[in-house]
Amino acid sequence: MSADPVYPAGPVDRFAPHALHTAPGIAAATTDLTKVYGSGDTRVVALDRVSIAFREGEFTAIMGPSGCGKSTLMHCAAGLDTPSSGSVRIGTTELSTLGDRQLTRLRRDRIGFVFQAFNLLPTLTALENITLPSAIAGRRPEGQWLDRVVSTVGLAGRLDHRPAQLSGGQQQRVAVARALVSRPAIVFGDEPTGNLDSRAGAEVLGFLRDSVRELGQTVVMVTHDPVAAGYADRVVFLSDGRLVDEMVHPTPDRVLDVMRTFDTRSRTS
Ligand SMILES: Nc1ncnc2c1ncn2[C@@H]1O[C@H](COP(=O)(O)OP(=O)(O)OP(=O)(O)O)[C@@H](O)[C@H]1O
Repeated sequence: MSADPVYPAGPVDRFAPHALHTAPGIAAATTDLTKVYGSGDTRVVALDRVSIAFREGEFTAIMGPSGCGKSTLMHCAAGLDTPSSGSVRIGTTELSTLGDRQLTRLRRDRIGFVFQAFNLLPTLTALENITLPSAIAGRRPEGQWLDRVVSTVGLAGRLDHRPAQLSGGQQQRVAVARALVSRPAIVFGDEPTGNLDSRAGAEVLGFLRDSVRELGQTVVMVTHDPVAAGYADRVVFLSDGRLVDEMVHPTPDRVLDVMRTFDTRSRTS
């Protein structure tokens, strides 16, 4: 781990959250984010005071054992779920200050989503699927940007194909292009390669990587797959709702080593 003024070496829990969250160049951040589901016997602390920042133009993977809170963190950070306490910012906007309509608008305009299921509309072409969210928002995507996104995705020859005429990897690349076209502040992916074989997964991950390197996109991805995490600039590890470790410039082997320590911990606890 390299020393860094924004992400000092060492466990993420040691970060000074307030200093972090006012730092320039932060696309999204949480401070002491806590999420509790249920009550009494069914009470589950899914997130326990999680403070983390996602830097602009950085690709972050979130990993950890099943049930450790990865999806909950992503859903709260993306404004899809409400924290029990603590705060979430997208850029400088504190989400708890927004009403429902403002939050919906923020999600539409500033956040992109890519899910495990491609969620494309079968009757529309690839291009129509990519531009649909802008059309719904009453905007026409800026032509040069659309061209750039489409060429980065490598779909230029297939824009008039319908989803059924595309491979799984191509469909997911359409979904990624759709997430990018409104130039969101941040793109969240929840297991975006979970439904793909390793070759198609590599295509989609390569494209996400390119969107970070060539378009300056900020990407946060939940994954179980150390190979997928190897495409990220850094990996943060959750365990029992807490951030317990991070790795910059990850490789699949090093990620796997950390994941093995979680297996050992769960067997000995
Ligand atoms: N709507 C809910 N109601 C009650 N408990 C929930 C709810 N959503 C999640 N949980 C619980 O919160 C904890 C964290 O869940 P979460 O889905 O965030 O984990 P995860 O790390 O994404 O898991 P996985 O890797 O299996 O998808 C789990 O114990 C889960 O059972």
